[in-house]
Amino acid sequence: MTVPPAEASDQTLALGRALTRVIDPEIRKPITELNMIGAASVIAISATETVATVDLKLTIVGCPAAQTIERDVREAAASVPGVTDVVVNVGVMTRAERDALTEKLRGGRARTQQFGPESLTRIYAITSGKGGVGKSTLTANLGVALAARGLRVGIVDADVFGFSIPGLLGIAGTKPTQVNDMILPPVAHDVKVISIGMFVDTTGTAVAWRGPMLHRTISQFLTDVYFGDLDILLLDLPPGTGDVAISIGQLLPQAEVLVVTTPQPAAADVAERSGLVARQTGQKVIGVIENMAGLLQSDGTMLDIFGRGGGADAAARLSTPEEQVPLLASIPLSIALREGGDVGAPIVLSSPLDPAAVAIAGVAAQLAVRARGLAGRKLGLSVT
Ligand SMILES: Nc1ncnc2c1ncn2[C@@H]1O[C@H](COP(=O)(O)OP(=O)(O)OP(=O)(O)O)[C@@H](O)[C@H]1O
Repeated sequence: MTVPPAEASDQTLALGRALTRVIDPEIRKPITELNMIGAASVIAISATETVATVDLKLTIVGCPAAQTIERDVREAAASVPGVTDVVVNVGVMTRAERDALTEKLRGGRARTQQFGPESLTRIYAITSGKGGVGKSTLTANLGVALAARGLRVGIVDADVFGFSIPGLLGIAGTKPTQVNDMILPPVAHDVKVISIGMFVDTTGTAVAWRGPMLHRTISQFLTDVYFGDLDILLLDLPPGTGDVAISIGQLLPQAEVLVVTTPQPAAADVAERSGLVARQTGQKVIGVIENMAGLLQSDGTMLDIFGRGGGADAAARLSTPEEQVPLLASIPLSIALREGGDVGAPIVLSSPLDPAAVAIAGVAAQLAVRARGLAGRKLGLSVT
């Protein structure tokens, strides 16, 4: 923001302070820190009228957050005591200003992978052997539950064949804002989300990518998408394939793996194999989540539609003498969970007392307090 001259009125100074409270909804920093405010002043034009004038510079033309930012700027300006009118002149940053912004957001670092060895972000790859076991539904709800606990959370939806995270979080069709070569991920329920679905056309064309293309896309997501400092990054990956496990092993050696399965023995077999593939590529399997466990009946009994025991079985088989793999939760079948997914309203927020929501929140509570995996991290030790 242009610094007001020393003789600026108290009201102009108050306007400057009020504007520091306006947060860019995508970048999640005060717009004043992002140099999105040009001149800002308060002038009394008559005995009864005092006008606050603010020059607002958006990152790009048609930025989706524009309306929200303009509204918040108006509200902030109107909150200054004595102001009767607000004028907001909306413009767009110059190329040089955008360059300065992306440079600032990257903290002066070159355009490199932001989850490198120095990163403190805990990364969990959610995998399953089979499709349709609820991996995406759990990822979306887990992300929201972790954000509701005050953690800074991002989700990368790299499930090429079944990208569904935007729909599950109620932002289907939302495209990310691009500032130069930096992509700003849309935010849903306090979670920063980037999905392959945001980059394919809307004709519903099936995506059939081979490993190298998928590798490049995940790599680009990790480099070009501005997540800022995250506590936790969740990766929703396509079911099963070794290609993706290898890519994640190379790009994010510190990622840890959560395996999702249903209680069915056949699903647990495949889940175990996907966990073993991840382990072969050097990742640590930190737990199994059993989904679609029994359906609660009106008489209080459970109907085990998909059998029982698959989660505990997969966890036991993935455990080694050195590394115990716990069953983190058994999440019941839940009509509310399915319906919430259909309308983009995660049940951990909309129906937190639903037994499935309680079970997912339980997994979030366990993940929230885990330390970051050490794999791939420089420990600063030297051999003398
Ligand atoms: N516990 C549950 N109770 C009821 N329905 C569920 C439950 N978990 C998931 N579902 C439903 O099952 C279907 C599949 O879930 P989802 O898309 O999350 O699976 P997925 O493993 O990500 O599939 P894919 O990998 O093929 O994309 C969805 O319709 C979802 O609403």
